[in-house]
Amino acid sequence: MTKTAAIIGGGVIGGGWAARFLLNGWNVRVFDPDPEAQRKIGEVLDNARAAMPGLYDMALPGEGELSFHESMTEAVQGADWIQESVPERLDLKREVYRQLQSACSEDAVIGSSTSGFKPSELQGGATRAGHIIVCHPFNPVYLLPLIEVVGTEANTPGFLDHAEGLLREVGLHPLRVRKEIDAHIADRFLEAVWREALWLVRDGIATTEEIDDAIRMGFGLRWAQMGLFETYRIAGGEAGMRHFIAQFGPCLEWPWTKLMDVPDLTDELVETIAGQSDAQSGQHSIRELERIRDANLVGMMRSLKARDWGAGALMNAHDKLLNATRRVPETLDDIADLARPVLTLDRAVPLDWTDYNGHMNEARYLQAFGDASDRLMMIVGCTTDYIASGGSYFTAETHIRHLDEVRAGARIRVETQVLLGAGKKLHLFHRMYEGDRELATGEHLLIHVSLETRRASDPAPQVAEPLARLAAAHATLERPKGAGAAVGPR
Ligand SMILES: NC(=O)C1=CN([C@@H]2O[C@H](COP(=O)(O)OP(=O)(O)OC[C@H]3O[C@@H](n4cnc5c(N)ncnc54)[C@H](O)[C@@H]3O)[C@@H](O)[C@H]2O)C=CC1
Ligand SMILES: C[N+](C)(C)CC(=O)CC(=O)[O-]
Repeated sequence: MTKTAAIIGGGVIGGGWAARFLLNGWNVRVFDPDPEAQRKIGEVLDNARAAMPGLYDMALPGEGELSFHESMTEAVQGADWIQESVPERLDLKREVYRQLQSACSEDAVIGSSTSGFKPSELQGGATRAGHIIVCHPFNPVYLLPLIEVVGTEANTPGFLDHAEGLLREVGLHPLRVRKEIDAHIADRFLEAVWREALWLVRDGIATTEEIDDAIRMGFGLRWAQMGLFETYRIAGGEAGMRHFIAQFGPCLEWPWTKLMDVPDLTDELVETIAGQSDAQSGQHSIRELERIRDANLVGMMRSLKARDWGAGALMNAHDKLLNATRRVPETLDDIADLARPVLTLDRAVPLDWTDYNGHMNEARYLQAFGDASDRLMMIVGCTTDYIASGGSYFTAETHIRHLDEVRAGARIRVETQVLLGAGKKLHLFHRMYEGDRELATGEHLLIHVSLETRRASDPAPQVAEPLARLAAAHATLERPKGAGAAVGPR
């Protein structure tokens, strides 16, 4: 049966919770006295619909039903989960629990999004204290999986397990906080970093942008994939965590931070930290951890690169710089000898193009050959301006032969021979190499189209003429081995 979530308070965080439940197939019932709440939640949902499905390889379930209610008591009717996300005021939150517990089902979970209140504070005065727990999310709730789950002795272990099971069903990662504490775990870090940043700004040491760069160009990237302890284990070199503490422990007493209340690094504390670090990560050698870290970082940075944002924008600027030294032509005039296959791609194989077999994944051959076709189109005049004017090529047929494997970091190039370039047809034969080693061939038939009618059409003279020149020069070349081959044993 479809589960139901009641969202009490539909602001920044409540809207994110609504999206998380709804896009995972739950029905969602919202109560928020703000007359703008429906519009705001609608806008959050639009963003979530655009972003969340892209996280997964499997399709999400169909969306549940979304409804808005005039009263809290109506909204919580039949709800399996009630998520309170009203402003961070203890009196308000307690009043909300008092009202909703008079109307909700007796076994409904009541999760609070509170950033800092302890569950015992929230439970004080409640009718059924054992049904209220902290479920602290991170913005945006529909993308970030962490939920800090905090209970008290009033909550039975079975109740916390049940709540965590429901959170997992909607793709969240519940982290059970062992003992209640103000601001749970993550917000204590955020507050410490935030306070230190405010000091740096106040003292004129750094601007907000410089502080943000100090995070996003450096340790922020590391934290996103390995956290603090695993990162520092590696930073200790082969001797790991113990060496890291021996080297950097004393710095904690130096004025490296405004927050100077430092715990004594007793042997017992060092043993506890090092022992827990062994239990957490000791199954991997430092070198293995380095490789895992690097693969994670590459994956993250490549996605930032695709978004041209932060460290990714930096990499794109560097790419442009590198491109200046590349040999790939942009126009026919850049080619010294037309009667040779044209260099259409010259690049490295990034780590995230490789797969479980430790070599470039088959899908990336098509990507590389697709990029090579794009470059050949550009060379003969089918440029972005030409495409904007309404003409382009669509690929109608593709045949890739995998001849040899290639690994991450290799420099690959594609040389392209035009087998036919006349009328609507553009028949290309790409050969991919690493050095002298032939890795693959790609044979592609492209058809010129009108982007207005979406039908085949003859190319305009600014494409037809250069293409005819290149095709005539390539007609003098030997027909490549494998051209026109069907799938089967070689
Ligand atoms: N904004 C953030 O980054 C995060 C906030 N939180 C926590 O989430 C909770 C909500 O914070 P935000 O969403 O940021 O605040 P917000 O101000 O964006 O939203 C609060 C919503 O509650 C509504 N509201 C006020 N009184 C209400 C009532 N009696 N019944 C129902 N709705 C009521 C308001 O109209 C508003 O739409 C807080 O406890 C906060 O600490 C948790 C994680 C991150
Ligand atoms: C600033 N904050 C304390 C409200 C932050 C959070 O609670 C979590 C987050 O999303 O950063």
